Amino acid sequence: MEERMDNNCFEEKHEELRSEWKKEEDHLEQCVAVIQNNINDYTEKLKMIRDETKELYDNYRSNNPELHNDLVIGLSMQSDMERALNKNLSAIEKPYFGRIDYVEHEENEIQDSDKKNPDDKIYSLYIGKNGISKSSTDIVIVDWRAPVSSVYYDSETGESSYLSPYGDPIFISLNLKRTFEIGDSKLIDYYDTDVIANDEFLTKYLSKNKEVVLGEIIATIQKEQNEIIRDTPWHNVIVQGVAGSGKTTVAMHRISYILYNYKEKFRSDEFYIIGSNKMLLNYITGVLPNLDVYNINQMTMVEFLNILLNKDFDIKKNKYVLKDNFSKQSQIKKTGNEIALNKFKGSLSFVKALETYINDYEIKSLKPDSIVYHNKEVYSQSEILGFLDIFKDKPLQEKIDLLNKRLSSKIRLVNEKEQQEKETISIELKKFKDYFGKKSMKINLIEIYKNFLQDLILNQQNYINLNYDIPEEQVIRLLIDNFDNKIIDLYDLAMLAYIKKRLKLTIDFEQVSHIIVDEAQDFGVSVFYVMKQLFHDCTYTIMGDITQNIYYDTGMNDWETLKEEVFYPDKDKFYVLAKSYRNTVEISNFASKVLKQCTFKTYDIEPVIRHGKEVSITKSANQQEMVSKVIDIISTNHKDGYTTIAIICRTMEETRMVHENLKKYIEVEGLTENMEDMNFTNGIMVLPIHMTKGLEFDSVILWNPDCNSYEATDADAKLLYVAITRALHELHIVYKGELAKLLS
Ligand SMILES: Nc1ncnc2c1ncn2[C@@H]1O[C@H](COP(=O)(O)OP(=O)(O)OP(=O)(O)O)[C@@H](O)[C@H]1O
Repeated sequence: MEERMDNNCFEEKHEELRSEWKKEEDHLEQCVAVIQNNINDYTEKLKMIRDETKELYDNYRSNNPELHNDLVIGLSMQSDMERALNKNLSAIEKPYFGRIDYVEHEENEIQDSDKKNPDDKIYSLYIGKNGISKSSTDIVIVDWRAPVSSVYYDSETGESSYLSPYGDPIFISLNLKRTFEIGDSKLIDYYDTDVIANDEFLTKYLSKNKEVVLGEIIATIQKEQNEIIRDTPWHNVIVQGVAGSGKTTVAMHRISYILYNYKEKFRSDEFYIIGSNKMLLNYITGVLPNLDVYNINQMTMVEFLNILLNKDFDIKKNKYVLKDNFSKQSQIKKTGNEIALNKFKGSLSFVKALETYINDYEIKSLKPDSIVYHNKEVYSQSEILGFLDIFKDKPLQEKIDLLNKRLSSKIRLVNEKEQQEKETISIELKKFKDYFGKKSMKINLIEIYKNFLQDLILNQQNYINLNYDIPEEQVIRLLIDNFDNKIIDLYDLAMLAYIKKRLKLTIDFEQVSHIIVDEAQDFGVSVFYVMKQLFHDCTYTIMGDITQNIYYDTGMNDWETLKEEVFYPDKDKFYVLAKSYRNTVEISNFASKVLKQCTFKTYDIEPVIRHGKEVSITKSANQQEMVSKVIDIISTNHKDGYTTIAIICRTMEETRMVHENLKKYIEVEGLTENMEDMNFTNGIMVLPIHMTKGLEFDSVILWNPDCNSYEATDADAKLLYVAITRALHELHIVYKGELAKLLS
């Protein structure tokens, strides 16, 4: 009897599931039909628009403004139509990945299931990578960036809320959260979850081999990542995330989110992505078209500063050489003075000292003393100083122009009161025209910078009294010598850009509304301070990991100064991402072991549970044996289906040597003269550590990390940490002699 009941229950349940499955299948079929219909419709319309614009183009005469307007409108319609078509084309195979069912209610009105109001409208929304509509009012699939989609990433079933497009909370009861697996427009599976993108679903996704462009993670965005993606662009966001925690990925999704939700406020060409090298930039921005983001500016910090300096300081023309920390010299021990200089350049003291010098320079140029005219004080010193204070953010040239204009009107007033003739007034005005300085001053950035450096030596007490950490004279002399010998670095460029901004009237600093800095720990706080001064109204998304600071002396080893003294601790947001999505548990544990031996503050890594092979460590008798071992590993990797493999070396010189040796036996990606110009590709790459930053490979072989190449120092630990955490599935260490202490 009991058995029969059980069977009945089972049958009922089974029937329920079958019917639910059928409903989902039908729904999917309807969505696919809508998308297919859109595709047909847009294809036809696009053909028409193309034909029309072609005709307009063929008849175009530059003297016909009307035709010109039509052509511009036609081209813009064409590109809108192309976008709409592409959106539908890319949606057809996997139209959506999630569904949420909810009812809205008033605040504090908990929805008791017994007291459900039958009139409450149940919303059932399907969420996809692309928002798809049947008509302008009939939305079939909601875009993942829409405010309501946040519920899918953030909430568990039950009471919840999300923010409306205007920032007001909307209270809901979430009844269902469903995740779909769809392929080739067919339903493969679905399951209802409380915590979306649970480890099983995520692990399935993570265990795949990776492409040579960063992937989008729309379907598996995690709650803590979602919070960062959807934070407003009105304040700055700083993220500390362990290697592989998705910092770069989150930054790219955040751009997509901001541009979608704040269309009226931001244009994509006002956004700048700043990264540490071009290979990384190409890799990370490869995902943007997939996220519906186009026309973003992307550049290295050096390129960015060069653009800002424009004609005022041209490295090539002036025959300066940009110092590279990772060339041959990196293996040669730096002197104490060199280390002290690097630390100073990256610190806030450097730029604050320059700021003091420029403030002083400004006062000396303007000479803001009281102005007496016709026995009357027409412009008092306190009035001038008050004026300067109001316009303190304007460049000196603009202050001069404004002060001259203000003085002119005061002189005119005195003369008019004295009822002077027009000609006399104009002669008097001429006398004071350039009182505070010329309309276009000649400003030589190099000269001012050099004078500042000399001043640091000659008037050290001025700066020390202000509590800046100014290094000893020989350290500043080293900086002056380098500059005189035309050897400069990123920090010199930043200071020159700062001088330009403070003194010159320029349009080079306009049209920057949001800056995204990836691998931010590689840059000293002085650079961020300069950027903040250059772009007052701009906000920042700053992604980094102090544990991966490979520019140990100049870069950031903690976030405190940046948070407290460059940005606004009360207004801005600081997030920590602790989960690593990239590495297997075995690789993550190995990386943690290295970090445990260091004295610096580390952030704990929580790997997503995905197991792989143990890290292999092989000692060889000599270099030839090492080469053979590497070839063996690669051959096994190939058999296992791994497509991206990196042999990571310490220096550029070692990289070239290993490359030469390997290419005799296997096909390795070619090395270009300037490694910066290389592209991240499928296959086998030999790279120095600093070029692998931000990248990831199916398998990594760490080349000869012996005790001569890596000392047991914090700086070397950070380098090894970067190298180790590049590996997605397998990590191999091949060495001869004695293994570095940090690894043993
Ligand atoms: N929510 C997620 N779902 C699926 N994959 C994810 C998720 N978050 C991150 N990943 C994957 O983890 C890997 C690491 O991401 P990413 O490169 O953005 O990390 P990172 O923090 O910038 O790393 P690093 O500090 O080493 O540069 C990528 O392959 C990315 O696709």
